[in-house]
Amino acid sequence: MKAGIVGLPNVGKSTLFNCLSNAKAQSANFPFCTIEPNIGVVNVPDTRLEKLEELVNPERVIPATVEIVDIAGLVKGASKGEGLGNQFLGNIRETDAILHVLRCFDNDNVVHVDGSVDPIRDKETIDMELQLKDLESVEKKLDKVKRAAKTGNKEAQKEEAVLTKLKNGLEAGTSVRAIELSDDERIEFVKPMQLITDKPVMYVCNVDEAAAVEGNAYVEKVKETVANENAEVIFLAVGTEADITELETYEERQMFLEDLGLSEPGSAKLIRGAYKLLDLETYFTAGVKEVRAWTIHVGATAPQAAGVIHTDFEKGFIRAEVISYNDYIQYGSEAKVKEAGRMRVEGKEYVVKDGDVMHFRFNV
Ligand SMILES: Nc1ncnc2c1ncn2[C@@H]1O[C@H](COP(=O)(O)OP(=O)(O)OP(=O)(O)O)[C@@H](O)[C@H]1O
Ligand SMILES: [Mg+2]
Repeated sequence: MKAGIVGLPNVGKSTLFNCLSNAKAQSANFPFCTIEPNIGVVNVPDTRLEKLEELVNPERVIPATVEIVDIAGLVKGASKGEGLGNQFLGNIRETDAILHVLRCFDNDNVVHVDGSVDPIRDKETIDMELQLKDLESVEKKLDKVKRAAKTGNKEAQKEEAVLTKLKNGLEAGTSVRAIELSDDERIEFVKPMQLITDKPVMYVCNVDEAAAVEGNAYVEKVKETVANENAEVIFLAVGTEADITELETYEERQMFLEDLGLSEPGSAKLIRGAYKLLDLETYFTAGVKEVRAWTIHVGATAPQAAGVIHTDFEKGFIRAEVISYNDYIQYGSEAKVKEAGRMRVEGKEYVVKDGDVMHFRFNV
């Protein structure tokens, strides 16, 4: 599961990537600095892991991770191949969620490809290219399906109707995620197409240092504009945070953040947002050797969660012993939770809850 960073050239995508990941991407003040995508594995900050660490005192702690991809900037005409557009759009198609970076700072020294700062116009430019790319895929499919529908194939006729709705919506400038369709239509026909504008999106407003805490007028404009998109908007002083990341010690970084008026880096909020956007959640294992966060899809059952550790755990699953995170913290240890009768034994049907502390019983 990975989230891709998209936006116009030179808006701060690679700088953002560098705030998040230890893999250093080249960032510089000219458009199309990035050509090949940069891929980074990013730890998901989670204070629950720190609390469990305090209680269990393990040899090591392993956080959950999420993959972030820094993609080349898109320009107007990308869907027609402008600025290596097709290649870049291909990179975006391979991701599961989109972090859309919008330039929300004034600075005459940083070039804007369209000559002025206007995040709403920029957003529309990017959306339009992504929609045009999807339209191309939909039209191709529609051609095929129409032929099958003519022969009287009922399934093809249903699909034709859905594809026609997609085509009309995209032509009117609506992203696939916002086109009105039933759940069944989405699951059966739309999801398998992996369209770019069907992926969940979060808007990341790149602001300057002065707006790090409160945001600014650009951010407000963005929030207003996307209010009915059911998408999250966050703002982040990307340039400043990249400078903070460069500092050697935790104390230095913390001091810099406090000076700015922040209790944690905005990048932490962003990573947690990306994790949610990907529809992921966490369960824990907590032993003296290792306290660890494991990543599952929302709605995963106990055997599926066990399968994340090892496929044998899933195949030979017998039962799970589960402690709610809050119980673990309240009673302070596994033994005390057991004493209090708060440990549950769950079977194959159990849907894991975010924060569960689990043990699996299995045979191989
Ligand atoms: N909030 C900010 N304030 C001022 N300058 C910034 C800010 N964010 C990024 N920059 C600067 O903008 C320039 C472009 O940044 P970056 O290389 O990250 O852009 P990009 O979106 O990755 O571009 P490309 O699409 O060309 O790869 C860099 O010089 C960076 O330092
Ligand atoms: Mg870049």
